[in-house]
Amino acid sequence: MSLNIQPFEIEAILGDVPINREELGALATSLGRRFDNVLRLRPNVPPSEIKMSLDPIDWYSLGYRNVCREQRPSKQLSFALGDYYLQDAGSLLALAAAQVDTDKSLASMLVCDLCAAPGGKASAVAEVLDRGGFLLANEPIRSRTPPLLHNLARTGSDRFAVSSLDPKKLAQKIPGVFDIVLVDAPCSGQALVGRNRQSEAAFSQKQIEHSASRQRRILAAAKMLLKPGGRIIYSTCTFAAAENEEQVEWMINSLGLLPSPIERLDQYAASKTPASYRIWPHRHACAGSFAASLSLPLETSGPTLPRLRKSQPVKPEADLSQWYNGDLSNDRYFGSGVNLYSLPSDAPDWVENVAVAGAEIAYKTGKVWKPAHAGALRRDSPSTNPSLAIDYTEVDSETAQTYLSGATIANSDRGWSVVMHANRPLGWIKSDGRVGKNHLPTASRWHGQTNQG
Ligand SMILES: C[S@@+](CC[C@H](N)C(=O)[O-])C[C@H]1O[C@@H](n2cnc3c(N)ncnc32)[C@H](O)[C@@H]1O
Repeated sequence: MSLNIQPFEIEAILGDVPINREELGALATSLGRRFDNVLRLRPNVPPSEIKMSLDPIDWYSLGYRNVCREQRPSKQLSFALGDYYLQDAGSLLALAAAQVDTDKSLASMLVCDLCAAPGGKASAVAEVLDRGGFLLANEPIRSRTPPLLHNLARTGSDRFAVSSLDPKKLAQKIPGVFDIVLVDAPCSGQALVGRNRQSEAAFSQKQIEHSASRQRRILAAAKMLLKPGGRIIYSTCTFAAAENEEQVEWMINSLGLLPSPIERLDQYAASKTPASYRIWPHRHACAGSFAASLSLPLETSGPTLPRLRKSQPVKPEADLSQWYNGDLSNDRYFGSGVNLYSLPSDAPDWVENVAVAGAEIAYKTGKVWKPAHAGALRRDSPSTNPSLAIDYTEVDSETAQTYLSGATIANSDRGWSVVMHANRPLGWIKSDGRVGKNHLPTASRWHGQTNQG
């Protein structure tokens, strides 16, 4: 794709970010390139189990490039089985700044992804959370929550909920509660022009200023959501200094946040501001991104969580024990009457006050309750195999592919069971003793997956 962005226009938006003439030319040329997505492996999946030629990504230990172009990562069975997620290598920079792959203590933290859809970063966090940990994935644009829920369900976790609020409203409801707030901000998206996801207008001053002022509103709310000592991870997929380094300066000078540098990212340091990092398309073969890590001083006193009206415990209308094992009475439930979501018993008290959705366990069509797809994929912890459903049907790879296409499969059992391949869950079938009717949602079928982030 050829673009009409000239090196001098890029130089103007970079302000005093140091870059020489030669590099400017290389950057301008690479803006029109579409870089392949890379694999972000599920934490317990060794790269040797993935049948592709993989090269590690330097800045994120779970990131790998597929180096053989004949092998399409989105068409592999292991992708459908949830062994990896596909995203631009640049978006792994924010995950590296949050230390999602290396900081074991993150498993028990409270994390908010304030601008979460479609869930490229939120799903990485959900995959590492364990007892005591919880993720609130907020996406104010309600129509963007279905792909977010789809990608969170793929993780097999129930340690998340989705809210859909303006960041300021969310911060007024639950101030001072999070250890980490991810702000992967809406931006002018200059790095996405080569992917046809933004027009060249992304480089206009008007667009940059509009994005920058919205980002400051979101960042002010993000600060309110933090516990003292908690961290904001700010990221964008744009090059303009006004949306990157200048926002870091503003967070330090106007919000009183402290730079919280990440040593392993030293080689990507953006030289103008501390604890700020850049990945460039012409140097790092990806769309490009910016990430920064800042913390709220420990001695900060701000608004704290108000007394919340205790929500009435929801008693599931559906008899969950017909599909699921275990003592489900310990779980918490919430829902809309048509969708039933479950929460682990140790989820924070405020969740039901802000959430619109979560890990779906059952849903109603007409008057009939059915087990939800997310329930089929549920794992006790990120590193265990599924254990929630009562019945499983292990199938060979050919049958797994038939199932993924949305077709029925032969099955001599009766009732609901989860189709598995290589001990990993794919989704539900309902069998009549001869044929298993396919209950895989359209978005999870071989051709309809929503995995960009
Ligand atoms: C760069 S995308 C986030 C990508 C996501 N974090 C991921 O990794 O897949 C920015 C998101 O912010 C949302 N957004 C738009 N306006 C917002 C606002 N005022 N506050 C918070 N989020 C907003 C957009 O709808 C979009 O989904």
